[in-house]
Formats: sequence, structure tokens, C-alpha cells
Amino acid sequence: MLEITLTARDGGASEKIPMCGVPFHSAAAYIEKLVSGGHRVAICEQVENPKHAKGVVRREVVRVITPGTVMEENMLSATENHFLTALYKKDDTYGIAAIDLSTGECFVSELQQNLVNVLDEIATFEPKELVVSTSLIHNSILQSECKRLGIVVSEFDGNGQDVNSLIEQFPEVHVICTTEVLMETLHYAYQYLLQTQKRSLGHLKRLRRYYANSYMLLDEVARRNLELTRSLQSEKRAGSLLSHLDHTATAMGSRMLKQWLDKPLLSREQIINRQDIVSQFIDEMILLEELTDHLKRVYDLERLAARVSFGSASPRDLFQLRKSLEEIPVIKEKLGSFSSPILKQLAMNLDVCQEIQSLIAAAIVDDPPISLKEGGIIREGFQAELDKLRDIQQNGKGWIAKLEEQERKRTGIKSLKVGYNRIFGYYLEVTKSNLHLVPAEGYIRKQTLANAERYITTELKEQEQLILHANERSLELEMETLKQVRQTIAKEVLRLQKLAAKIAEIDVLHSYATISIRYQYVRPIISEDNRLYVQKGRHPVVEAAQYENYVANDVHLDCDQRQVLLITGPNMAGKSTYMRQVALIAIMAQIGCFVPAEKAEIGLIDRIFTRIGASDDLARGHSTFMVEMMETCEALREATSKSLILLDEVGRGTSTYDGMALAHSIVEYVHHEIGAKTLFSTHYHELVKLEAELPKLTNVHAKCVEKDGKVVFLHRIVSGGADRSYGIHVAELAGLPVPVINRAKEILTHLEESRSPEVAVAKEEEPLNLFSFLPEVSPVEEEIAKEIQSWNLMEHTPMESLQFLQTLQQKLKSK
Ligand SMILES: Nc1ncnc2c1ncn2[C@@H]1O[C@H](COP(=O)(O)OP(=O)(O)OP(=O)(O)O)[C@@H](O)[C@H]1O
Repeated sequence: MLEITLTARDGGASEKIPMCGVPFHSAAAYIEKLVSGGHRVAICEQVENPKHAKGVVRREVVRVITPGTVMEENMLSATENHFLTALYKKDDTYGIAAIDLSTGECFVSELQQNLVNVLDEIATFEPKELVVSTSLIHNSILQSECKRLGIVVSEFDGNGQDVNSLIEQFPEVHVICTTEVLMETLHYAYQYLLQTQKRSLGHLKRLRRYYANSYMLLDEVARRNLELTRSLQSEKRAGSLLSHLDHTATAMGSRMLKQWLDKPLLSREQIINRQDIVSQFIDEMILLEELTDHLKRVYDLERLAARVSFGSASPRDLFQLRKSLEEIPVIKEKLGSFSSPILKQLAMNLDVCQEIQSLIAAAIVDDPPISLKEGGIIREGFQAELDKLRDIQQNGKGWIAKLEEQERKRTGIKSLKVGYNRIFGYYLEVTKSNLHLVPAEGYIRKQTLANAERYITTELKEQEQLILHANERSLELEMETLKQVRQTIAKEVLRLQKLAAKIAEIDVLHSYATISIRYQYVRPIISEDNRLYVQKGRHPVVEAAQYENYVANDVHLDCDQRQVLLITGPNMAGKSTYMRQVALIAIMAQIGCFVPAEKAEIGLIDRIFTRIGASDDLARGHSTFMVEMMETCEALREATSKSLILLDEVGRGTSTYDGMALAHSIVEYVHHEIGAKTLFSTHYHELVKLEAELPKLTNVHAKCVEKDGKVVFLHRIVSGGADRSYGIHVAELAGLPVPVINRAKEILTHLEESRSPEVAVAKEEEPLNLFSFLPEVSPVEEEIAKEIQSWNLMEHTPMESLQFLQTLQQKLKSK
């Protein structure tokens, strides 16, 4: 994995000791490889000064880096949290803790649900590691879910320390963790961190309890289908709603935006508070732009503060902290100059952390060097002893220059020079031709070179001691001072974290305003009733990709007449886009953002269920149809009248009759039993007749027109059911060979002539004989069909299947 060579070293025994290693200075890259491959890396260091050690220098494991406990900048993404999660179970209650060591955020929650739902909740944190006890580690659901989600599972049984130790770490723990399960879950996670990090974790201060049901619930399927944080195609952030919305100026703002998107609000009041600020930002655009400029100059305060507290902040980190803090008074002033009282209040509450900024300004030089080896990081005037030592170093160098001058004069050797090397220290060097001028006394010969001799004098050695000691001591003192500065700031870490959180919040709201201005989003009305009304709504991401041509559509859903919208229309007409757009608008509204529409009124939605697109899950042994049914089942079981259900072509994964029967009965069930607002798209046009039977169901369809024999998609959703599918036209657009298209048209005409609209639904006992329209099959074709049937795709590589296909093609051609 690391591709390093195994060597061996003589250990005194008959067999050599195998060993391998990497240079210390490039260890970070190797550690990254190991940790991202799911391994744990123990860092072992000398824990005493080799000069003072008797015998072997003492070494200890000072930290274990696990996939979830990374602090190294090269292993973290600036815009994403890096959570370690822990799962704890007591009776039938699960406790979960999610801790980001790199930012100091800690979340705890408890759930009385089945393990699959609990893991779904854990998945929203996109953790790198899940810590579980021995009793859970072998659970097959847990193992397979974590494998699928790329989460490393670590076994840990706690070390039984007193729960009271938590109070020291989290003074408010009793107020926040009000149940035994919460307390024990946090304790469990904290013990794991202590055991791996082996140091005090002063920056883990921001403890929050959350209730999963006080946010809109978005399970993993919905998050994936709606492409909230990752695109379906690339599985990357680009192309997702998050990436589209993210116009934040700071890393912590970007991370907070993701947290908000993961948990849309269910409190009307909180949503309106966010909206109020966005409105005010939009009203004063020039001030908003100025604010953006200053926000951009704020570095990652949250992670800088964490590194300070963790003891790993470099002088550069401190300098960045200072630069960031210098921006805060300006941001405060800018916020204060908005006319809104809310923003003025926000400005007033910003703690500029003046003492911290002044301390760093006084202690650390501007633009400190990256390497600590050479020193030069503590500013002059900050530490009296350091200044004295630096004086000695400076004067010492001057003294040496003077000595050189003086000796040249005294001996008459013009080329005499003072040099320095690690072995002999300072020396006087005289070339061979001048050796006769060397004084008989005082010059002690130390080294002979081809062309010169090197000497020392007592005076030179005395001065050397002074200078070298000053060098060494000043380096030591710089490190000590740096540590002290870090420790002083570490005491204020909570202030810095609170400031970081406020800046992040301002940044997210500023980002909402920026995107709303750019794409003309409007402020939705948030209502407590059960209506969802959007006038000229757009899909934010699709619209951004094809700005000019996007066709806006209305949606109106309520509990009385329009609880279920049955959407028909051809392929490619925009049905899925329309359904997703409705969900995305609701989510955007509930995170407090403005929405892509001309007007919107959103009754709060407690949960969104999706069954969109064909996907199979072979890893879990589920076929496309099985996945389809499982996702639908989840919606039917869990939805409430406040939920939004998107069902896209349910039933198409099986035979026409089965599929249609299922689709029919699912619609009825949603309509009669659940009452959730539902968008149901289908290719079974026969279902449009349900409108007459189900009073709360309305037909709409994606409109298309035929022009010169070609279908034109208008992408407009209009009332009524569609009458045709235009599937063959779409196939033509996709480039299927002309003979195939023509033949399909012929077959379609036959089919249409030979059936009444009801046939497909009602007369199952008289299935249409589709094969009577098919051309006769030749023996070669029959043989090929058999070959295809017996070819097991799962046992071959894609390349082998491609070659197989090529052989078949050749057989057909030579027929
Ligand atoms: N309102 C719109 N305005 C402009 N383009 C749109 C609109 N809606 C969809 N499109 C475009 O049409 C393409 C097809 O849309 P979509 O996948 O929603 O169709 P569909 O009816 O669900 O098709 P299928 O039934 O095959 O799944 C999209 O990729 C998008 O580029």
C-alpha cells in the first residue's frame, strides 16, 4: 500500500531484524495514505531530552491517529466537517455522539428506532469512523451499512472511568445530557478520544443535544436522490444543491451550510429569523458586497482555535488567527451600518477577542517562517531574556567580524578569515603561503586542509561558547514562549469558537442573499397549514446549468383536492425534474433560504420520501425492483399527513400488469390512509381514470407537441392526463438505428389498432400476443439468444462482456 522497501538490520542474533521506514519529514503523506485506507497510526516520540537521558531515550505512543480523529490539515477538507461517531445502546434506546475533533463540535442525540434508522441518522454526519462496543461490532446490518457508506467501524469497550470526569470537560453536561443514555454515550465517545489522543481536549466545548424529529427528516435515499450534497453521477459535491448554494466566503460558513442543509428546520419562527436577515442583506446590496470582502479575509477560525488548544498550532496558524481577528471589528462595523436593528444587534454581539489579537501581534512576528528549526518567530520586545540572548548572538557575530579584522592586522595575513563548521566550531583559516606569518603563541592548530591550516584561540573558543549557548537557548526559549502563547489563547478557546459560529452563521445567510440576488429567488411564506403552493418554480441546479431555457412550472398541493398529483407524460418531458424541484424548493425554504420561484407558500414538511430513478443495490443483494419496493414501503410506513412523497414511475421494474396493479393500489393507499402530499409520476396512462374515483387526486401532465413528425418537449406541466408516451420518438432522439425505429412504429400501430384503452388494465386473462407482430427468428438468432441467456454477467469483467458482444455481432453480420 505504501510501496516502501523492506530491509533488515543486524540485531545481534543470527537472524536480522526486518524493518522499513520513511523519512520523518515526509511521514505526513504516508500517514494520510494509511488513515484514508482505514488504518490507525500510532505516533511514537522521544519523551525526554536525549542529552539528559540515561541509556536508551524514553519513547512513548503520544497519539493514535484514527480515520475519525484527524487533525492534520492535509487530511481535512476545508469545506467539510470530519466527524467521529459513536453508537451506544442501552435496552432499546440508541445514543449517538458525533464529534469533530478538528473544529471542537460535539453533537449528542438519542433515538428509539431500529438500527437501520439509527444508522441513517449517523450517515447524515458523513462520518469517517463509527465506534461501537464488542456487543454491536458483529451485527451484520451495522457491518454492511458501514461498508456501503465507507465508514470504518472501530471496536471499543470503554475503560470504565467515572462519568463525573465529563463535568470537567463539559461544564454544562448535566443541562444538556439529561438522560442516562445521552450521558453514557458522550462519556463513551470521550473516553475513546482520550485513549487515542492522549492529551487534554480543551477545545471540545461546544456540546449540543439535538432531537432528530425537530428537523425535517431526510433519509439517505432522499438525500441521495435529491442530490443534496453529492451528485448522483459523480458522487462529488459538484452538481449538488449544496455546491449550487455555497457562495460562502469562509470555510466554517461552508461547513455550517452543509449542516443546515442536512437538517432543515421545522420551526417557523427560526426559519423566519433567518429569512429576515437574508431580506435585509438583499435590501442593501452594496453593503453586502463590502461585507463579503471582509468575510473572505477571515481564515478558518474554528480549526485554528482547535489547533491552538490541541497544541499543534504553528506560528503561521497564530498569524492567520491574528489576521482573522483584525477583520472582526471591520465586519462588526459593516453589520452595524445596515439599517436593520437585527443586524445591528448581531454586530453588537460579536466578540472581537481583542486581547487574543493583541497577544499574537505582540508575540509573533509578521509572516513567520514555516520551519520552527531556525527560530525567528517571537517578536522582539516580547520576551526580555530572548532579547538578551539575541543581543549576544548579534554582538557575537559582530565580535567575530572584528576579531577577523584585528588578527589580519596583527599578523599581516590579508587573506586570514574566520569560519565555522559543525565539528570544530569557529576557527581561523590561514592559507599555506602565509603559514610563516602565524604567531608562535596562542594559535592552536586544529585541522589541515590541502591548501590551508585551521587554528583556534582560547579567546575565540570562549566567545564561541557564549554564541552557541545563546543560539541554543534562544531556540528553546522561542519554543517555550510559543507554547505559553498557545496555552494562554487556549484558555479562551470557547470565545473563539462562539465567534467562529457567529461568523459562520452570518456567512451562510450572506451566501443565501448572494445566490438569491444572482438567480432572483424569492422569500417564501412559511405557513403552519398543510399547503404547498409554488408559482413559476424552477429546479435550482438544472436552471443554473441551462439558465436561459429553463421552463418554470407551478405546483399546488393541499390536503383537500390536490393531495396527490398524478403526473403523466412522455419520457424526457421533465417529470422527474419537476418532482425534484418541488422537494428542493421545500428544503430550501426550510433551511431559511429564498427559493427559485415567483411566489411560494410552504406549509412545513416533516419528512420527504423519494422513489426516483432506477437503481439497484447489488452489494446488498437487492434487484432494481426490490430497491424500488423497499423505498416505496418506507414511504408508506413512515409518512404522515405533513410529509411529501415523490414516487417516480413506481411499478415499472416488473411486468406491466403487476406494475400497474401495484401503482394503482399504492396511489389508493396514499390517498386514503396517509394523506401525505404526493407527486406520483407514471407511464401507465390507464391510471388517469383514478381522478374520477379519488377526490383528492388531480391529473397533470408534461406537455409535448408533435411538429413535422418530431416530438417537441415543452417541459410545461399542465392539467389533465397525457394521452401518449412518445417513447419511440425519444428512442429516435437517442440515436437508435432507423430500421429499429421504423419497425417499432409499425408494431405500435398494430398494437394500438388491436386494443381498447381498457384492455391492458382489465383483461388480464386475455394478454396481448406481442410476439405475433415480431419478425420470424432465424436459427442463428435463436442460437445467439441462447448464448446471451447463458452468459453470466456477474462472473465476467466488463471487458470480457464487451468481447462477447463483439463475437455475437460478428456472427450476426456474417449470417
Ligand atoms: N422545466 C424544464 N425546463 C427546461 N428543461 C427541462 C425542464 N425539465 C426538465 N428539463 C430537461 O429535460 C431533461 C429530462 O427531464 P426528466 O428527466 O425530468 O424527464 P422525465 O419526464 O422524468 O423522463 P423519464 O420519464 O425518461 O424519466 C432534463 O435532463 C432537463 O435537462
